[in-house]
Amino acid sequence: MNDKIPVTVITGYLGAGKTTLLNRILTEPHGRRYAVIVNEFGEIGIDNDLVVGADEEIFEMNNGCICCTVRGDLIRIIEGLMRRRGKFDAIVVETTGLADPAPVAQTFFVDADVKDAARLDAVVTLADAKFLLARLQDAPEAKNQIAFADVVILNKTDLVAPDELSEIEARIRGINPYAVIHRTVKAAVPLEAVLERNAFDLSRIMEIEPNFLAAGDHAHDDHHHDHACGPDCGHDHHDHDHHHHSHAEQQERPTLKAYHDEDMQSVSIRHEGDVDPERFVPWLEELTQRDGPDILRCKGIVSFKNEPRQFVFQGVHMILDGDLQRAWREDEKRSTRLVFIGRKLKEAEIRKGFAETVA
Ligand SMILES: Nc1nc2c(ncn2[C@@H]2O[C@H](COP(=O)(O)OP(=O)(O)OP(=O)(O)O)[C@@H](O)[C@H]2O)c(=O)[nH]1
Repeated sequence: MNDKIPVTVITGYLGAGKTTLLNRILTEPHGRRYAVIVNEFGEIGIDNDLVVGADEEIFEMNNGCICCTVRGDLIRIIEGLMRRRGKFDAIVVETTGLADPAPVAQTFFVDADVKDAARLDAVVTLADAKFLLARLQDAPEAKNQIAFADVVILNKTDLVAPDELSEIEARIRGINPYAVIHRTVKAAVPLEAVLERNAFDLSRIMEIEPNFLAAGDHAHDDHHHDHACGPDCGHDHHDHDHHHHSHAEQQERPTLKAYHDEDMQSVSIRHEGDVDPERFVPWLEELTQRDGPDILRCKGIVSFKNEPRQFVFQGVHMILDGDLQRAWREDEKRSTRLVFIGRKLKEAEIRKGFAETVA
């Protein structure tokens, strides 16, 4: 698994700052070599001229945002890159601002050759602090991009007032309680916050449980609906300054409400204990087959009965990918955590279905 090339997908609505972030990646000294794939919307590759860094390889897909076409191109491009393995350490894909991130993400699960060679490391979504709220109203792509994110870069914070920022963050949380949010000007984030995040690494998947730090250690099954999650939930727990800062902010504005997004929901399940793989896997497969069109993303870490290793999965719509990874450590509590993000999620049904897989 670890010899697979990590792929970072950068997404975000038009003008949010994707190219600005990409240029940082290409110019800051990090000792890593990135192959960059730019998915340009439109006929002429304007972005290509803006991207600096002569040593990097830039490919463009000029056929816009039609899902399957993009995916085919992406597969061919990645396969082409794999023939030059050894020349780069990681891949960054910048999608068009109008793209649905699903087909791009799906590429890393669907195509056998791509899957063998590369792994989706994280989806990083740039959000324009000034225009995000308006785009969430009128552009479904913008909402999907937020829902898909492992990391949200809330950029252009210089253009809005601080209390407005808290509201925007709360709106992002209403759509996706799990993403790590960074506030930036000119996409200035430490690059380790976006690159090689290993968003599905087991030590990091704790981040997908938004109330983990807030609520302390749960002694029993914890069923909460994440709309209840406040704007301070699920902040980057690795980034302590930011976290504390946000808490301070929260205290100053105790009336700030969490947003309930009418259109997008999330369901998270935590179970302290094992599940039965013979029941769990068919349940998950059936659920994603049946409700896949509404499930944008799911991920989880699962404790299988009598299995020393952790089962880790992630999925995009109907496509699922999971395997047994490292062994549970002796000092670590075996627990199962699942997250589903999507539209029209049947929460009660999901919880009931899961409960039936408990060993
Ligand atoms: N005020 C302000 N402007 C910014 C910031 N970050 C980027 N910009 C500017 O916003 C514009 C768009 O930034 P890009 O990085 O090109 O955005 P993009 O997401 O790649 O845009 P598309 O390729 O059109 O989707 C540029 O003129 C940037 O210089 C910021 O934090 N504050």
